[in-house]
Amino acid sequence: MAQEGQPPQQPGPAATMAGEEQLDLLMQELRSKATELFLREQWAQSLQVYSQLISLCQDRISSGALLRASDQDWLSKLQKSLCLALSNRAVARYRMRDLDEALRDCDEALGIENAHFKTLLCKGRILLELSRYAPALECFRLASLDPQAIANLEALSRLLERCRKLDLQSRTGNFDLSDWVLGGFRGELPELAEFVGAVEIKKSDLSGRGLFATKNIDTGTLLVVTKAIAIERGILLGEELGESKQLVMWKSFVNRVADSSSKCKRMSQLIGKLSSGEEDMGELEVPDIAIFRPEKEGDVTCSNHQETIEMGRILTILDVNSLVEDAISAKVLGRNRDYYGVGIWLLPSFINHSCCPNARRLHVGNHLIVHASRDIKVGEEITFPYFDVLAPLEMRRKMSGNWGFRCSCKRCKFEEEISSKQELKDLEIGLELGMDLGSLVYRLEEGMRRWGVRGKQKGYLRASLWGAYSGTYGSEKIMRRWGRRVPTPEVVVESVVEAAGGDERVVKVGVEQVKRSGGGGVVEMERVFKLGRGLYGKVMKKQALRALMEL
Ligand SMILES: C[S@@+](CC[C@H](N)C(=O)[O-])C[C@H]1O[C@@H](n2cnc3c(N)ncnc32)[C@H](O)[C@@H]1O
Repeated sequence: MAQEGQPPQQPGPAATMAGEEQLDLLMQELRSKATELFLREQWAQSLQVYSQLISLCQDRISSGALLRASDQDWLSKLQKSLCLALSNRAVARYRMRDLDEALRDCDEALGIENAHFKTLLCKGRILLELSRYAPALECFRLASLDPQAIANLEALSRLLERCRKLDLQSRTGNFDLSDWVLGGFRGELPELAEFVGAVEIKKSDLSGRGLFATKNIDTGTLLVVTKAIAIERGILLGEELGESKQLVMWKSFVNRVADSSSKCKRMSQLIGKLSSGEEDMGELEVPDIAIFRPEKEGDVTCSNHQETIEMGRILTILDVNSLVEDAISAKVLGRNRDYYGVGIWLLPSFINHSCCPNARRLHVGNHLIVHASRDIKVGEEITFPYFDVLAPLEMRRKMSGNWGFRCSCKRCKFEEEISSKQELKDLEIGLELGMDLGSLVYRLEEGMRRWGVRGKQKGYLRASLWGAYSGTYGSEKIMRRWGRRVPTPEVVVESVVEAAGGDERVVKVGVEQVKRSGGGGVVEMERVFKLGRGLYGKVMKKQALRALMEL
């Protein structure tokens, strides 16, 4: 026992040796237990045992640094064990989707052995999942230099190839879904990189913040491609069952978002930037677009960030920002089209609604692709429709009410002013009551002439009474009677697309017209392809556009 006032005595060399042997044994036991759990893919349990092993290694290394600094062999053996344990714990954490912590373990392991093969593979995979393609590529490149790479050559070259492709996509925006579309969406979903095009976040006249074009953008150009933070899908059968199932799905969706935000600091910081609808819209912080770029790593500076977002706030954020995949204004491509799916995507959450939108969204797997649905001028706000905009003002008011806001777009403002015209109200009522569609179109066109409605505004009103136009053009009988007194389908399709962006129902009328006229000349076909690009984006080549448009 140490005498009072005297320093504790160091154990003698024999006692130290015995203690060390015991610790060696304990380490061996922990290692084999952890390995067994790891091989059985019991990730949570193996993580626990690896953590004990790691602490023990670290304690021994730090105390050993004092006791046996000269024994390099002993030290390097311990460091090797530590590196391997960290590397395996990283894999367990990666499998448990705890990517932040897994990455930390990889970095610590690589701090000990900077070219540790298994760790480089694990780190590369994590970075790939975080859409950080260039550093992932570097990990796989370094791993491919290791002698162990020979046994894994095929897998490694596939990973290298994937990273190269995704890195190029994310830098250039060169995406091409044509082969997949032409193959009837068969086989695996195409792998897509995250991409941020010529856009920035600014204060919006519509509400709070919005996304804006930083240069002139032509129809079909990609604006944003991004992976969902969380998505929940299910098949809904029957209304009753559907509603309760929807509730179960919603709960699971909320839990997924809460889980992502609790496991990744950057994710929670980014989610924290979304509106919960409870703030003063004018006071909302305008984040720099750079923080949403895939190559952005680490922390996001944030003035009022709390480490974890409380459940109540997550719920309100989801209420405002989540999107349903198969909304009438979106298009689901490929295998998830039979499902009801709800998800949340970060950057698209800054896109406001407009009843005269200029962008559209496509869903491919868990990715959301936003492209220009018509030509956009530099500085113009990017908007997509949250609900069906081929409807009269009153109906749109109800739909935006369901979303919890009153739409303040140009088209709504214009239609509010002009809706004092009793004649227009009568036409809207007439459409609901099944009035003769040809006469309805004729009377609206006449009215617009008398009221002095011109240019885009004509497109607004035509979009509002689209039901009458499509019914007229779709009926030979009505066309025989009214055909000479109403504008041609080409004129109306063009003006509605110009005013309300690409929409499948409108474009279909245009395509049918071309088919009826026997295929159309070069100019006409170019016009149709432009409509197609507005609908499906430049991610499709002409052949694929033809297939989608049934041309
Ligand atoms: C997904 S957020 C869009 C981004 C939001 N402006 C922001 O600053 O975070 C949806 C919310 O934006 C507002 N909003 C979107 N489009 C609008 C519009 N056309 N008119 C008025 N408010 C709109 C509504 O409050 C809506 O609930």
